Amino acid sequence: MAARMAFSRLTRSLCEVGRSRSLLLQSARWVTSASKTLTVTMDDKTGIAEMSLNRPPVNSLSLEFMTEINIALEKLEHEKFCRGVIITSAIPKIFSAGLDILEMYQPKPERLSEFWKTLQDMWLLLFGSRLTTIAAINGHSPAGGALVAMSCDYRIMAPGFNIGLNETQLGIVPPFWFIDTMMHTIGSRQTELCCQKGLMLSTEEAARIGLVDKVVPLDQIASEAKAEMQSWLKIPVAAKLITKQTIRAPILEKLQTRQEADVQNFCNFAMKDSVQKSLGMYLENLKKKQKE
Ligand SMILES: CCCCC/C=C\C/C=C\C=C\CC(=O)SCCNC(=O)CCNC(=O)[C@H](O)C(C)(C)COP(=O)(O)OP(=O)(O)OC[C@H]1O[C@@H](n2cnc3c(N)ncnc32)[C@H](O)[C@@H]1OP(=O)(O)O
Repeated sequence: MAARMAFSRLTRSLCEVGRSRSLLLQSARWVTSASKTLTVTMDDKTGIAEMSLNRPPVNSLSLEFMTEINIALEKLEHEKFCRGVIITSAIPKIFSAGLDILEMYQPKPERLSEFWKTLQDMWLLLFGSRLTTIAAINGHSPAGGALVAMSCDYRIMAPGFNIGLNETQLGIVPPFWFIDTMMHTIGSRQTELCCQKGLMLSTEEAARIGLVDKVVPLDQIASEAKAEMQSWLKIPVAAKLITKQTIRAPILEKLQTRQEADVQNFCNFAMKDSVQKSLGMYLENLKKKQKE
């Protein structure tokens, strides 16, 4: 329901030009929200915002972290001066490790469903955003991290990292809307290859199949993202947005019409003994890997 409301707000957003300006907006570059884990700045002159993820050690997406991201995304969505957002990471070598596996391992049922709803909302907000969205992928980006990147309009990635939907490697099934997002990005054959095998692709491999649009050295990723954004912002806004909505609406609607069922499916699936066992083993391996 919350996500449905969020979506209808998004589709109305083009008309929302009469809102008052945030009181925080006093200088050219301002901080719209800053916490330990998320910094969002906006350049008043260009209308370009930057959202920087900073949840050590690996920007894994917990319930609280995603809630924070969602609040920030909604805020930007409704800020009439904002035209685009660049999503990046403040953590060296990691864009996002995806969902926080600890949220899914031996969970409290109520929190688990809240966690999943919040993830759905994050995707609906990002994939359905009126803003031009660019992922500046400056580190590894597995699973939920790849979802965040794929939900953007454009992806720039630095060499030396991996990206992909690796769920099957964990013994879990990528949710249908993760798969839909990947199909939207790289087509169904490549998605099938990537998802069935749970492939984590190098930056160059990802670029070859269109999962990433541009490869640039790490030290140029921020400037390149801004330059790319400027070129997107030159396109007439209504034409660009209506085109985006035309292409993305059916994909968004598929989840919107099944949100509750998807939460239920996920919770039933995640609570299975076999899934819990796989997640436990996976977590153990992650920790072991650190000691080696
Ligand atoms: C039929 C109905 C079907 C319905 C749908 C059902 C199910 C779908 C369910 C789920 C979908 C899930 C999507 C996901 O996003 S799952 C998460 C997938 N992510 C990963 O597999 C990434 C795992 N991490 C890594 O590969 C590496 O950590 C990484 C490359 C990101 C970084 O490597 P690095 O060497 O720098 O760091 P590490 O030493 O490995 O890790 C440091 C520290 O962080 C912990 N950690 C890593 N990733 C996660 C994570 N995703 N969640 C929680 N914690 C994580 C790691 O354990 C270390 O912890 P500690 O030892 O320091 O305590």
